[in-house]
Amino acid sequence: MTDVDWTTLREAATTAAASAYCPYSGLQVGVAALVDDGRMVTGCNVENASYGLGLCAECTMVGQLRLSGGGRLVAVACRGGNGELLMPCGRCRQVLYEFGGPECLLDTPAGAMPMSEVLPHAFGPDDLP
Ligand SMILES: O=c1ccn([C@H]2C[C@H](O)[C@@H](CO)O2)c(=O)[nH]1
Repeated sequence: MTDVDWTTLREAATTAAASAYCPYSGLQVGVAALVDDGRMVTGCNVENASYGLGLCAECTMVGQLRLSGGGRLVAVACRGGNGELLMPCGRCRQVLYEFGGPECLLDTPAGAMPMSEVLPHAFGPDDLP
């Protein structure tokens, strides 16, 4: 596994945010992740007139992860349309945990943090029978 190129991930997240469909909130969100095979996947938020059906950027990103070959998330950066750092919402932390596990790194205001710290004592696949 290569080192994480955070600059590239952050720029890709900001670029992805430009594709957001967010006429209701006005908040463009983009996310980019390094996959364990070295490729990068991205996502953006896609809202809906039925507000509760809106998709977060992290959700469309994991769709791309699966569609482009699967694998595990190694490092994730989330950015707004102006390049500002955004933290994933609680639901999306769970979504990231599913595909990256406790060791996946997230870009936070305090630097790169593992999901085990961003979502402590998480419920996960190992809790199922
Ligand atoms: O982790 C998050 C949090 C929010 N949003 C989106 C959902 C909605 O479109 C907009 C405002 O909440 O931001 C994301 O994409 N990811």
